[in-house]
Amino acid sequence: MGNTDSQARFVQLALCRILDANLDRAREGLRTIEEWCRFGLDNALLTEECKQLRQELAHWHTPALRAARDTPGDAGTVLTHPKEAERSSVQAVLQANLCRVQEALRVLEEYGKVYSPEMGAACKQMRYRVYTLESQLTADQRHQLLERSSLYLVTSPTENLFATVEAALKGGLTLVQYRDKTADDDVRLRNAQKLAHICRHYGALFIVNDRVDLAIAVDADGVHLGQQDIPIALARQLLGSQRLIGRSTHCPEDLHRAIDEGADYIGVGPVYETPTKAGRPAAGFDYVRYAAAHATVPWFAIGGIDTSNLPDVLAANVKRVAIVRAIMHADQPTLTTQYFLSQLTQQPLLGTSYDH
Ligand SMILES: Cc1ncc(COP(=O)(O)OP(=O)(O)O)c(N)n1
Ligand SMILES: Cc1ncsc1CCOP(=O)(O)O
Ligand SMILES: [Mg+2]
Repeated sequence: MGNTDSQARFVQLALCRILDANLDRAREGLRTIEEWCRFGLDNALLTEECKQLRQELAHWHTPALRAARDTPGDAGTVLTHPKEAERSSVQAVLQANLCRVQEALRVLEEYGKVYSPEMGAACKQMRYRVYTLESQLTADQRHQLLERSSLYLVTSPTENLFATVEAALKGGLTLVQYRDKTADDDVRLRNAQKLAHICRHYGALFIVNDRVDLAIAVDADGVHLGQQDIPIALARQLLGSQRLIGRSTHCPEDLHRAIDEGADYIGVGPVYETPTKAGRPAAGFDYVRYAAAHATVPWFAIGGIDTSNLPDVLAANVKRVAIVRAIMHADQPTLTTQYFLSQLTQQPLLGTSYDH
């Protein structure tokens, strides 16, 4: 056999090994993601998409490619990175496997162009579908965490803003809103960036009050809009469908309009008049009870709620509360957070029905 033929065969064999290894890598990563979609998220659509992608990859995984496998001779099998040895959370498992699948599909696309242009084109399309899958996974995770959140800390401009928020997060808080009506935008941006980072570290949702531009700038999980803020439709157009939009409501008309306009959650209040929202009269318990009976999205009672009046609030069939002073001004924010959560989670959220 001529040298040229021998070289051509060597290259072809190496190509097949690369494609075989990356088809395995992509299919294994998709299967890992699929299991969470199925058993963690109970999301049939995402589960099916993962399965469909696996089956399309199987189509390209021919016996000829498998025959090229030489695991004992694969120098890569002994290579490992400390980060591969551990996963800090399910989120980390999903993120690692999404990256693994996307990288493998890029390799299959590039080398597939040499081996089979149709294969290269097919893997390019699958790679874009995995990007979409990642966005949908993130959105689903956001909505799942929103559903599970019974305590919502809305910040106020205090000296120890970051320490207080972190202390509350250590107490089990899962939902934070950055609210500051007085700071200049450069300060708001810096604060939002730092709070977003802290919340991400604790796996909590981070929402920005009023300002969609700041929410986008810091990659927040969403924005909270009052009745006098921009319309939900505009916020949705700017934020997209994957992020959360909350709306303040003070009466049944607000509630139904917010839900009709696509709010992912609503604030209900003020339950009591509060200096934190000076000038806004209490909406009172009649509206709270109305929300309990009619809200079809997660809703948070807000306004003057503290540990002393929490029993009265819970008696009005409130399952979720939003708090400012009772935590931001607490001597021990972690303990206060734990107390709120202990009282709130005695009433199972899972039993909350939105089909009334
Ligand atoms: C959860 C939650 N509910 C209500 C509000 C009040 O928001 P808004 O009406 O926009 O008033 P300001 O916060 O802008 O003064 C909220 N921030 N969060
Ligand atoms: C922003 C907002 N909207 C209605 S009440 C409120 C503030 C609630 O603050 P606090 O928990 O200190 O009464
Ligand atoms: Mg507002």
